[in-house]
Amino acid sequence: MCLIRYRLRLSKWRDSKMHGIWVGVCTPGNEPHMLPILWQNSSLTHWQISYCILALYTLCDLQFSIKLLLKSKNTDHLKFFTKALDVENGLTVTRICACVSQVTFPVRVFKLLGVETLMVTNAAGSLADSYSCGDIMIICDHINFPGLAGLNPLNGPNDDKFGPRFPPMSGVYDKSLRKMAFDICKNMGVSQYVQEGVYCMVGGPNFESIAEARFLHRLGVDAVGMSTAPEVLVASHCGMRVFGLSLITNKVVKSYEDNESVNHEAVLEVSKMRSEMLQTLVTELISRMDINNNTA
Ligand SMILES: O=P(O)(O)O[C@@H]1C[C@H](O)[C@@H](CO)O1
Ligand code: HPA
Repeated sequence: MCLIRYRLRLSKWRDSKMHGIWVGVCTPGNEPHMLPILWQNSSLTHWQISYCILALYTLCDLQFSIKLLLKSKNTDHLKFFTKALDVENGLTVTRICACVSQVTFPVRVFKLLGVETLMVTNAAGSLADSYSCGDIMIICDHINFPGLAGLNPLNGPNDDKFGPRFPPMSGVYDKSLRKMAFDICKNMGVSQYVQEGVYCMVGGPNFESIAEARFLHRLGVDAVGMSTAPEVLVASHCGMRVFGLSLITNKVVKSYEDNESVNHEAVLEVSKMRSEMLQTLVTELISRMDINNNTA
């Protein structure tokens, strides 16, 4: 049954002129896996990648095991990718053992395959008072907290083939893609749910304490999560164009009077609730991009 769903989904993405997809998959035990599904239309030279990070795996409505997938789709590209990942980390990238060089490794593989645009999605908690649960925040900038503290995927010898030793981090989130996303949301009639703001990555896996939440709020953070910045950093370092969005799955508790507390189940629930909307937005965004020139 999973297999059928998977095939249906693939044809849906293919119709939308998408030529590569990288999804986060949760096995029934809820063990997260990052899994690439790739295919290429021979008439096109560029790959497009969507990268759905753990909590937003429902973007693609996929819940099946890696084994099942590998059996079902045996293209050369898929083999190449799984092999590449095997070497690096045995196919799985889990929150528990994730280190920044592991989670960003696939971004470099994408680059070597000719991928020019990276789209990242994540689930995040809001600090901005005007945001609501279920909002979509188009990311205009980020604060990479682990990076500021030295946990940076670019640590170690620099390979100049990918990018410079000291890369700039201004203007990383592509303006034209951001504008396009806003236009699409307007056409979809969902502008009221769309925000633009600053994402902050923290190390996790715990959610923030109230004091930490207040601290981040004062720094100008609109939404906080546990991913995205390292992948974006590596993509930007090697000259890829980046688009990112956060689904606001919860409001971060900032008051000692507040008895609410966040939990992962609630995060997944909101992700599910918004999966259709996100699918439409991402699909439309990809189909509007000029794939051959990779321009918006
Ligand atoms: O992987 P992302 O950043 O999308 O997911 C967030 C961070 C944690 O993995 C999880 C917490 O509920 O959601
Ligand atoms: N904090 C950190 N990461 C998150 C949150 C949060 O509130 N919600 C979803 N991912």
